Amino acid sequence: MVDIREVPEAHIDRALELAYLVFHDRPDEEGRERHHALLSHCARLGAYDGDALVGFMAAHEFRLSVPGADLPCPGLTFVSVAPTHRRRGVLTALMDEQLRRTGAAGAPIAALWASESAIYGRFGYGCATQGATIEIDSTRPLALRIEPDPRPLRLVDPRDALAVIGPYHEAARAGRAGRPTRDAVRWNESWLCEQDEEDEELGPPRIIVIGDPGKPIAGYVLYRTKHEGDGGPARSPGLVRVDELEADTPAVAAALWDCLAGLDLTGKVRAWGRPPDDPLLRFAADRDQVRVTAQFPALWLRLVDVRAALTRRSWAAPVEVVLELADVRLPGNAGRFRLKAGPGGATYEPAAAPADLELEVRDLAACYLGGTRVAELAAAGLVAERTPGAAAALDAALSTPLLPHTADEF
Ligand SMILES: CC(=O)SCCNC(=O)CCNC(=O)[C@H](O)C(C)(C)COP(=O)(O)OP(=O)(O)OC[C@H]1O[C@@H](n2cnc3c(N)ncnc32)[C@H](O)[C@@H]1OP(=O)(O)O
Repeated sequence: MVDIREVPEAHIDRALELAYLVFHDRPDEEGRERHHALLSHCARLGAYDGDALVGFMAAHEFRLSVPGADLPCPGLTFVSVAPTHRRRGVLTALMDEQLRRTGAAGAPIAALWASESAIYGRFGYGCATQGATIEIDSTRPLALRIEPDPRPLRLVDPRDALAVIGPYHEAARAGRAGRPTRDAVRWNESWLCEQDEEDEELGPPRIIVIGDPGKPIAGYVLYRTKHEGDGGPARSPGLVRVDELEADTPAVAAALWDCLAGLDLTGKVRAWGRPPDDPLLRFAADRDQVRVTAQFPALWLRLVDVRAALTRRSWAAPVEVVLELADVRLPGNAGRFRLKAGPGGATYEPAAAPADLELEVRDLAACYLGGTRVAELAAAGLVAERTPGAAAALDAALSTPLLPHTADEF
């Protein structure tokens, strides 16, 4: 029987060894130091078999943008169970303790990125945001249907970048749900790190901002480049990998994409984690030149305290529905509740009336940020619609002008 308890600072190296074992990873010294610094800033839970650490889980102390609010939201990461102890309930024990602690700390939601989609639904997590990989064929100029913003572009030294783009990013989080806070450790550990963790051929981070001198910036892009091919021909088809692009307006975004597509000695721009409704996909004049090459599950969300989660977000339209909610891991959330919500706020109270909609907590989580439609889940047989029109009414209330989006893979 394993014992679940906090992992002290002194055991972080052991936790990292376990993580490298299960993720088949072998980072260099610098990578280890970065991971060590990261974990020392996280809450840490371990599963101990006697003295041996056989299971581990860390949690960032994030806040997450949700419609109309910003909620405390632990971000689970480094989930690892030793091969000698797999499929014996170690993860389940860690998750139960994590959910208990999240609730006790007053965080209404929790989030993670899943290594495999099959793992977390059983713990009440639903996939709440999707990422899209967009590729631009930049062997020719980017064809646009709108005029790019003419303001000047400026390169920023990565060492100064946090001061310039950090506040912009923090303000932009409210523009879409699903975006976690990013502290200096997170910025430096991945986004601004000299060496990309996944692809050692990529160069250092490059940051270009746009805006009039002396005025606040109107947007930025963070990207890395690499040579592709054998490097023989004078103009090799190099790759521009875009990690983040934020803009005040479509014209600003157009200027930044245009700049990326125009980088000399490159032939392709690949933005790996864009929102599926990226304006680029609309203002590109030639959709054969700008293509979505992949779509993938991004942020998985858990409604730990359903009442708090529902009453603390904003609502786009009035709705009154009785929900019959199933939650096997947190029975306090289970039962029949009347949700009365609208632009003025929401209440969520136990109800005796028959349910309009019956659903599992993981499916409510998938819909919570407005990225999945309840009607779609009803059509798939996952939500039972007992009152015709109830799913559409709830969707109208949950909807957001822009889709939720999470580029922070943690
Ligand atoms: C947020 C993140 O960090 S995501 C990273 C997750 N970690 C990894 O992928 C690293 C490699 N894998 C591991 O370390 C482990 O296999 C884990 C953490 C995925 C699972 O840990 P375990 O202790 O084996 O899980 P546990 O025994 O509690 O399983 C609970 C249930 O989930 C199922 N399950 C666990 N892992 C998986 C999986 N990868 N795919 C499908 N089902 C799974 C089990 O079969 C079990 O089902 P049951 O209740 O019907 O019997």
